[in-house]
Amino acid sequence: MTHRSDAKQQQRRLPPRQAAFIGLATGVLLLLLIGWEMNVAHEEDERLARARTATTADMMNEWVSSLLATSEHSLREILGLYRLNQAGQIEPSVLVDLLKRRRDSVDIWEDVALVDAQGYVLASTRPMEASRFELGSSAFLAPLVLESSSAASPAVSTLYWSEAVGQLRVLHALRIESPEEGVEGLVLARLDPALFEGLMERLSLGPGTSLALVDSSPRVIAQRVFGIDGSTAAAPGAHVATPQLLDFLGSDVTRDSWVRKSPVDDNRRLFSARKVTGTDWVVLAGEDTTLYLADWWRRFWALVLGWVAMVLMGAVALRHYHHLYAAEKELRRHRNRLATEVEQRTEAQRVSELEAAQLKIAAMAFETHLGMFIADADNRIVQVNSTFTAITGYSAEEVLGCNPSVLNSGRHDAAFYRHLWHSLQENGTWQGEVWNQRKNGEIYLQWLTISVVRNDKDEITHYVATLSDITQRKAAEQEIHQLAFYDALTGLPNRRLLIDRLEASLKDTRRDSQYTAVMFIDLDNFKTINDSLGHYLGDALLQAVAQRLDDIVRDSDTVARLGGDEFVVMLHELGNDSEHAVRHAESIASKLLVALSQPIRVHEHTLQVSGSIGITLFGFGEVSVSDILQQADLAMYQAKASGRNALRFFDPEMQAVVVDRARMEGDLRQALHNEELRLYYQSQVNADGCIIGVEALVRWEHPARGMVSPAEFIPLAEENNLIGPIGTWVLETACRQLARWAQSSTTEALDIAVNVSPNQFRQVGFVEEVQQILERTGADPRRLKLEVTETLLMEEVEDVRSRMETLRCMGIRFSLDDFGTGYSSLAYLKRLPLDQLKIDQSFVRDVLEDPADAAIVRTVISLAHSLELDVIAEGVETEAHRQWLFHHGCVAYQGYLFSRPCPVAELALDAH
Ligand SMILES: Nc1nc2c(ncn2[C@@H]2O[C@H](COP(=O)(O)O[C@H]3[C@@H](O)[C@H](n4cnc5c(=O)[nH]c(N)nc54)O[C@@H]3COP(=O)(O)O)[C@@H](O)[C@H]2O)c(=O)[nH]1
Repeated sequence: MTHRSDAKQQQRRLPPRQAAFIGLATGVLLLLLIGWEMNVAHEEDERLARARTATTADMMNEWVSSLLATSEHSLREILGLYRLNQAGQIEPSVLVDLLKRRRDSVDIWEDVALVDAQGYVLASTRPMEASRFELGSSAFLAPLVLESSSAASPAVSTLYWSEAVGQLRVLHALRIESPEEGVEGLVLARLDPALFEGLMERLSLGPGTSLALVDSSPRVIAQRVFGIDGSTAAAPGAHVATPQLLDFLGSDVTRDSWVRKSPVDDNRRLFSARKVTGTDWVVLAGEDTTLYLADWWRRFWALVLGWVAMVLMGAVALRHYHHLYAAEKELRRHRNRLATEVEQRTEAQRVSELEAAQLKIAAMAFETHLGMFIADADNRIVQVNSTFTAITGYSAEEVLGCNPSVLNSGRHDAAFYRHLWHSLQENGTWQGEVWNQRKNGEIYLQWLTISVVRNDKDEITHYVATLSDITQRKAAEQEIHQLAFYDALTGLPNRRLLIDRLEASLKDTRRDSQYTAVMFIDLDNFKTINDSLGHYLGDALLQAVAQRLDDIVRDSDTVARLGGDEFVVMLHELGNDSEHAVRHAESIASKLLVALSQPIRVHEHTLQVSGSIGITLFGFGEVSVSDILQQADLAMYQAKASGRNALRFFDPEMQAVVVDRARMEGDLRQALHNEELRLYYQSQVNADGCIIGVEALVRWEHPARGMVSPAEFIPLAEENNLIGPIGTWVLETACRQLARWAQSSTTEALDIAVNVSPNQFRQVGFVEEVQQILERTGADPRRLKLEVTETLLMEEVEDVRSRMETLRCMGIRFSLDDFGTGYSSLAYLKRLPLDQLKIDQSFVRDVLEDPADAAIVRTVISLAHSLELDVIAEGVETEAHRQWLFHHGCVAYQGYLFSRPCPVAELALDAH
C-alpha cells in the first residue's frame, strides 16, 4: 500500500528536467517583467524630463517673445516719430533726443537708428554710427528693403559682426513703407546678446539643465548651463548645427524634442526646442540624461541583482530538488513515508523562496523616485516608501495607521476635498496640485495622484497615492513669469505687462464707458545723479521712487517702469464725466510731483529729484495702445519743456503745439543774438491829452513768423530762463532812450514804464544790474518807472519790499500793473513802496456797460487817492471811456484812443 502510494506520488511529482524547465521559464518571465517595468519607468522618467524642459522652453520662449514684443512696440513708436519728423513736426535734434529716450527705456536695446532705403543713417543714438549701412550686402537687411513681399512686421537678424561696436550683435528691424513711396527705409535696433545671457543667469533652474537661444544659422546667441561641474556654456557665435536642430529649423513645426550629445560639452541631454514666436530663433532647454535617469539606473541595478539572486536561489533549489528526487527514488521502497515528508517540506521551501524573491522585487519597485503611500479602505496609511519620507519628513513608523490628513496644510477648503473624494468614487482616480505641510511645518506644493484599488466584488480595498514635490518647478515658473512681466530692479510691472493691462483697459472702457488716465513720468535730473554718484546709488534711487509712486495710487491702479528713469502710472475707472476724470488725474499727478520732490535718503546720501508728468485720458473713441503711450510721452515732453517739475495734459492739438513750442524755444534763444527784438512804445497821456510818458513794450520780429506778441513769447522766456537776458535788453534799450530824450527840452520830462516780470525781479543781482544799466546809459532814474504785477507780491514779501526800497532810494518809481485781476491785498498796498496803480484794461473795456466793472474801477481810483498813489487806466479805446474815467477822478490814460504801441520814431511826441 505504502509502496503503491509512493509510486503514485513519484509519478505525480515533476521530474527534475521539467522542474528545471519551469524554473527557467519563470526566470525568463520575471526578466521580461523587469524589462517591461524598466521600459515603462524609463519612458515615464523621460516623459517627466521632457515635460520639465518643455515648460522651461515655453517659458523662455514667452520671455524672449515678450522682450521682442516690447522692442517691436518701441520700433513702431519710433516709426510714428519718423512720420512726425517727415511732416516737419519734429526737429532732427528733438528726434535724436526722443530716439535716445526710447532706447533708454527698452532694456534690450543698445542703440537705435533710422536709415533710408539706401542705408544712409537719418538719425542714430550712436554719435559715431557709420553714415551708411550696406543694406544690399547684408543677407538680412537686403530683403527688407528690396522685396516687397517681405513682412511688414519687424524681423530679427542672425548674429553678425558689428563694426561699430567691434562685437557680435543682432538687429531688430522694422520696415518704413507707405503705399505711395514703397519702402522708405528701416528702423533698426541693435541688441547685445550678452543681455539674454545676463537674464538667463538670473534663473535658478535645477542642476543638469541648460538653456540656449540660437539663431537660424544656427549659432548660439546666448547659453547657460546650470549646476553641473565640468559643463560649459558656449560663447555667443558658436555653431551648434546638429542634424536634429537643422531638421527642426527647416521644418514647419514650432516645437520638438530629442535626445543627443550636446555639441557644446558632449554631455548627453534631452532637448526641448521651441521656435521663438514670430522669428526664426530657437529656444533650446536641455536636461542631462545622467541626472534625470539616475533613479532609473539605481532601480535597474537593484532589480537585476534581485533577479540574479532569485535565479541563483532557484538554481540551488532545483539542484536540491534534483538530489532529493534521486534520493527519494533510492529510498522509495524503504522510506516512503519519510521521503513524502521531505518532499513536502522541499516543496514548501521552494514556494516560499520563490514568493520571497517576488516580494523583494515588488518592494524594490515601490521604492521609486516618486513619494508613495498606500491607505486601506478606512483611509489609514498602511505603507509608505522612502521618497515619501524624504518629501514629507515623516518616517513610516510615524504615519502608519494615520489618516493622510496628517499632511494637510489648511490651505484648501472643505469643497476642495469633497471634489477630490467625489472624483475618486466616480472615476477611481484623482490628480492635481495640493498644498501640503511637511513635518517641520513648511508648506509646499505637490502633484498628487490617487488611484482606487478594488477587489473582485468591486469593493474598495486600498488607495494608492503618488506624490512629487513641485515647489521648485513652480518657483522657477514664477521666477520666469516675474522676469517676463516685471521689472527686475523695482519689481514693478514692465512695459510688456503695462501694454497687456492697457489693452485690457481699452476693452473694459469700451464696454463700461469709463475714463482711464495714463501718466508718463520722467525724472528730471536722474541722469546727472546716476552719472555723478554711480549706478549703485542710481538704482537705489529708482527703487525709492518706485515705492513712492506705488504708495500714492490705489492698489487697483498700475505703476509700471518702462526702463531708465521712465515710469507710467495708469489710473483706472475714473468715471464717465470727462471733467471729473481730468480733475482726479490732475490731483493724483500733483501728489506724485510733491512726493517725488521730497528729499530721498539713499545710502548716507540725501538726494533731491523732481519729475515731469504727461497725462492722457482715454475712454471714448477709437485709440490704440501705441497712440496712448505716444500721447502721454509727448505731453510729458511738454511738461519737461515747460520748466520741469510740471504736469501737462495731452489734447488733439497738443502734439503740434508741443513741436511748435519746442521750435519757438530754440528760435527765442537765438533772437537776442540775431538782434530780432524790437522795443515799441505806447504813450501815456494826462487829462489834457498831453504825453507824460510811455510804456515800453517788447516785440520779436521773427524771420518767418513776423511780429510775435510778447503775450506769446514772454511766458516761454519765463519757463526757459530766458527772461533774464531779454529783460536786461529791454531795460537797457529803454534807459538809452531816456538818456537820448534827456538831451531835448521837448522830451526830457517824459517817463518810461518798463515791465519787469516776477522771475526777473527775483533774480540774484537784479538791483545791482539796474544800477549798472543806469550808470552805463546815463539815464535819469527819476524818469524810470518799473511796472510790477501782483503775483510778485505773493511770495517773500520782505525781500521784495527791501529790493523795491533800494531801487526807490535811487529815484526809480513803481507802478502796480493789472491791479484788481489777482490777489489785490490791501495789506501789501500799504506796506510796499508803490507810486502808481494801473487799472487793468479788462475792467476799462466794459466800464460803461458792466456795473460790476464800473464799481471796481471806482474803488481802485478811490483806493489810490486814499493811499496817495497815482492812478492810470490802460485799455482806453474810446472818448466815452476817457470821459467816464475823468468824471470819476482818473486823469492819466493809456490806450488805442491815443496811440498803439509803435517804434520810437513813430511816436507823436509833438503832442507833448
Ligand atoms: N516782462 C515783460 N513783459 C512785457 C514786455 N513787453 C510786453 N510785455 C507784456 O506782454 C503782454 C502783452 O503785451 P502787448 O501785446 O504789448 O500788449 C500791451 C498793449 O499793446 C495792450 N494795450 C494797450 N492799450 C490797449 C488798448 O486800448 N486796447 C487793447 N486791447 N490793448 C491795449 O496792453 C498791453 C499792455 O499791458 P500792460 O503791460 O499790462 O500795461 C503784457 O502783459 C505786457 O505786460 C516786456 O518787455 N517785459
